[in-house]
Amino acid sequence: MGELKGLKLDQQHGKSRVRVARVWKDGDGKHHFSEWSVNISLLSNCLPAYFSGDNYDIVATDTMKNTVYAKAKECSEQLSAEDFAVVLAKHFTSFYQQVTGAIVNIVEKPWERVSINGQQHDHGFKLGSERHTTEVMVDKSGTLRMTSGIEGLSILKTTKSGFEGFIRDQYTMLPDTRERMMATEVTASWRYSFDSLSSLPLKPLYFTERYTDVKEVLLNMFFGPSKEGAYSPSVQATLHEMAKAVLERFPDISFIQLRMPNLHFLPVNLPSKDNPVIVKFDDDVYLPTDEPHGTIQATLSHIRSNM
Ligand SMILES: O=c1[nH]c(=O)c2[nH]c(=O)[nH]c2[nH]1
Repeated sequence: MGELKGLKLDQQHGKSRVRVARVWKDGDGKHHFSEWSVNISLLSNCLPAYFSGDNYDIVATDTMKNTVYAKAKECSEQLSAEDFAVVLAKHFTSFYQQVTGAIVNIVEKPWERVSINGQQHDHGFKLGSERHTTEVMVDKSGTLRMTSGIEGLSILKTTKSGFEGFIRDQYTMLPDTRERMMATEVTASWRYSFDSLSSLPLKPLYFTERYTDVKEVLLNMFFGPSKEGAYSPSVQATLHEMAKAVLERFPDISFIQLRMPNLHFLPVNLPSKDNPVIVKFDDDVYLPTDEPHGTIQATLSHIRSNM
């Protein structure tokens, strides 16, 4: 933060959407692959650039972009998006005296290994749907804040969902129901409790595995067991069950936010001037919509005890 002539300046600068792909090759011919879009934002003492046009304290954003490629090259073992974000943030905060903090965001493109005739391919990948995200903040002293998440997880169940007993007034048209579709596109982000670089787990791909496990818990809670399912009385109740399960299962996650739009599938009824009606809705024909949609969002975290 800087001050000049009674005005306060808060600033950061960085490079956005630096796209990098990295291949790692095992000795036996198996390849591993990641594609990332990296955003870097540096908190740095470079006020003369703002106040007098003097750039001597500026890390050029072009240098930041090159650093992404240089560090990708240096990472000779496959690593998670989280660990790559840490590598970058650590570099910027330790290498430049001017840089007091770094925020690195990464969105990983969901490339998945293909299977051909039931066998995992050595070097073939196809694009999946939901994306793995992370944000890492590091300061010079090694204090860390790490959040990871999922974007674009589209899920739907054709039954075991209802909504009833809500407020009724002169504008309420929606009937109570215990039978409807439930569809959403989950955006999740969760905060890890590791608060310093030195407290991070050393196990390779720890955060990749966590991401997969969190996703699995979220899906299990949304759908329930494969035959019986699990009845949802509202998006709100299901969201809470999903968030609670993640906090209960993973002690290193201290906070989770879920955003779950309620994507409506409207019953189709086509009356006819004469009998019989053309289409009478029987939980079978729907009009899918995504506008307008309900917006349900909540965060769940552990209450810290002072004892
Ligand atoms: O699960 C739901 N939550 C709501 O808050 C809501 N509101 C609404 O019209 N339908 C639903 N469904």
